[in-house]
Amino acid sequence: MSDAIKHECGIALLRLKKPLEFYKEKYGSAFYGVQKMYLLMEKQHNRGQDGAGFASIKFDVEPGERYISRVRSNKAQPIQDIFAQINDRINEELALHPEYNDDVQLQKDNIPYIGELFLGHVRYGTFGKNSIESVHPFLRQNNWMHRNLIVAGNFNMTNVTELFNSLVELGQHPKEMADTVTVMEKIGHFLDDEVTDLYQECKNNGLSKREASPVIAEKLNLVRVLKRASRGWDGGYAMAGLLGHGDSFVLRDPAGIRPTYFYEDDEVVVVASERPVIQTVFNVSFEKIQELKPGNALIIKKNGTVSEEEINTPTIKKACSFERIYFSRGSDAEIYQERKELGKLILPAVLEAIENDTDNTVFSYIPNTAETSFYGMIEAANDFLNQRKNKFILDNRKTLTKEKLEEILSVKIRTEKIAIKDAKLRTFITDDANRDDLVAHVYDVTYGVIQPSDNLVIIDDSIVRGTTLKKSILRMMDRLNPKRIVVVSSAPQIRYPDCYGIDMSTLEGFIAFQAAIELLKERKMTNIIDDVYKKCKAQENLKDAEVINFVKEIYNPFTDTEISNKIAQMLHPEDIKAEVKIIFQTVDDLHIACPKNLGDWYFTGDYPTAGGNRVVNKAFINFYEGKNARSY
Ligand SMILES: O=P(O)(O)OC[C@H]1O[C@H](OP(=O)(O)OP(=O)(O)O)[C@H](O)[C@@H]1O
Repeated sequence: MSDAIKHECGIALLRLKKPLEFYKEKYGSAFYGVQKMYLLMEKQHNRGQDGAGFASIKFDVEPGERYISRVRSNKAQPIQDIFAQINDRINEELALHPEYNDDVQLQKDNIPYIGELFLGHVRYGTFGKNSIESVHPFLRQNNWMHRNLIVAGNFNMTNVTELFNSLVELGQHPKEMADTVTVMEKIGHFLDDEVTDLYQECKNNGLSKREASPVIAEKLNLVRVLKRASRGWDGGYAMAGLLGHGDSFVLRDPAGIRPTYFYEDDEVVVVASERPVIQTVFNVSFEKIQELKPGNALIIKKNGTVSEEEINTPTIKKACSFERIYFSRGSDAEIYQERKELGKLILPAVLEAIENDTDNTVFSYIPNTAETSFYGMIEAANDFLNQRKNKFILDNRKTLTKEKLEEILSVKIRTEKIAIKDAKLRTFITDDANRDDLVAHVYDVTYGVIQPSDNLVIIDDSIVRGTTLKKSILRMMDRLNPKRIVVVSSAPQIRYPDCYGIDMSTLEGFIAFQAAIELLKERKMTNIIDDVYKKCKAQENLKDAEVINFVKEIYNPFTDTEISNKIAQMLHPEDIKAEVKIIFQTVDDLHIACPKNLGDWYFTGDYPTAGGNRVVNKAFINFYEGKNARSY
């Protein structure tokens, strides 16, 4: 849908708090950290399948010895690829030097990737530039240990141009405008400043350069660095960084848009984008894992002290609800219940669409994410059926025979596995160039379970562009000859671009937007399109905080149902025989189901940062002027 690198990704940071000998003694290997990193990243492959990167730092090495290692891959199965490279290298060293085998110090001195501090990243890149240079972690190298900076983030800034210009104003000459580089240079600039100030202080106190180094490491104030660096950031982010001497941090945006979870005990500190990842990899319970508060940073000093510090004043929390609907794994205890609830809450609309005829309806789902909401929908359907049975039994209790009772109780909600997904890939996060082809071939269908008199209800987690339906699902379902196909989206209609890390950047990509425009044309209301354009144009040069989202006016004349019906019509391939209905979740019910993640800008147009309104404004101008360009 877009043409630049995005970072809707997963991060993993691990700090080993004990000497490496401890892990060798307790867990049998000083490579414990590397092994845990593999699991932390593999368990987040749902967050990115186009690239993966890993960096490690060894503490307290002698000058002249390497202490930072990094490996990145953009190959197919990038996580496996980087760990194959790491393991090959380790095994090679061990084979060449059998004396390393039981000697942790020799291992640490001579083998790369072994260390005390690790950072991992999985990413999905979109159209075009899935080059190795865009794979995190990024490195800013320096001969001063404290000034080495490694960053990886799950983020998107809406104001990269502005941030870039501020670097230029600081006298810098950045080599590119990519947002990761810009953000890293921002942190790097204030890190340099901090190190210089501390060195000056040491010098004034009569310390030599060499004596100053450990003092700088101890005193380095990451809170100050992060406060100064992130002052102008407008976006959603979970930004993780390592400094060469061993400090590390993870900073979350003030609205808590992007997720960050952490866990600490006396052996490790670990941070990941998803909670169950930490639960599984370190075998810890739900309650022991904390969510990093919006606007805060987790600071892990080299000396092992860990603190959560406020960096930016939190705004109203608007954690991304799309994480709950689709992006995160459904194994999180809360997300699992939330997805089920989404399925339950939409059942009344489904019953209406099938005229309560559950006997002649087969319920199913589009794999994989929607499976959980399907369970919720079926629980609610069973409740509905039980009520019907109860009523019949009570109404007829005087005349009911054993046979009739058995007949009534034998009626069930019919569920089948209709759509089968052949590849274990997520099509949504596959780059644009390959997506259409993948969508068209990834699904298969089960024959022989649908009767021509049946309704087929099929739930998906979201309908964004409608490609999955149009290019694949509807035609396949129609081959089964149902009377009617009811497609259910557990998410509301996606109407506005995301600019905080989920790659949905152009308005015309959304089937809901296309439907609204179609309706305006049909009803001879295209003046609204022109008016919105004029209003958008007029505020092009306003400050972000002054910009209003006028694109809402495109949708205002229509009810949700009118737009849903139009979508059904537009996605209906001509050669399909069945009647097609499409039902979307309401925003109110979404909030009931996912009460902690109220970020809903892609559904409502209510952006949690000022930059969001600028982005939607720009997206509409691009649409109107026919420019296939990004809006941020
Ligand atoms: O309307 P569209 O633009 O086609 O996008 C929506 C589809 O993309 C996702 O599937 P994906 O294959 O990424 O993942 P899943 O197997 O986890 O459901 C999602 O589950 C929808 O099926």
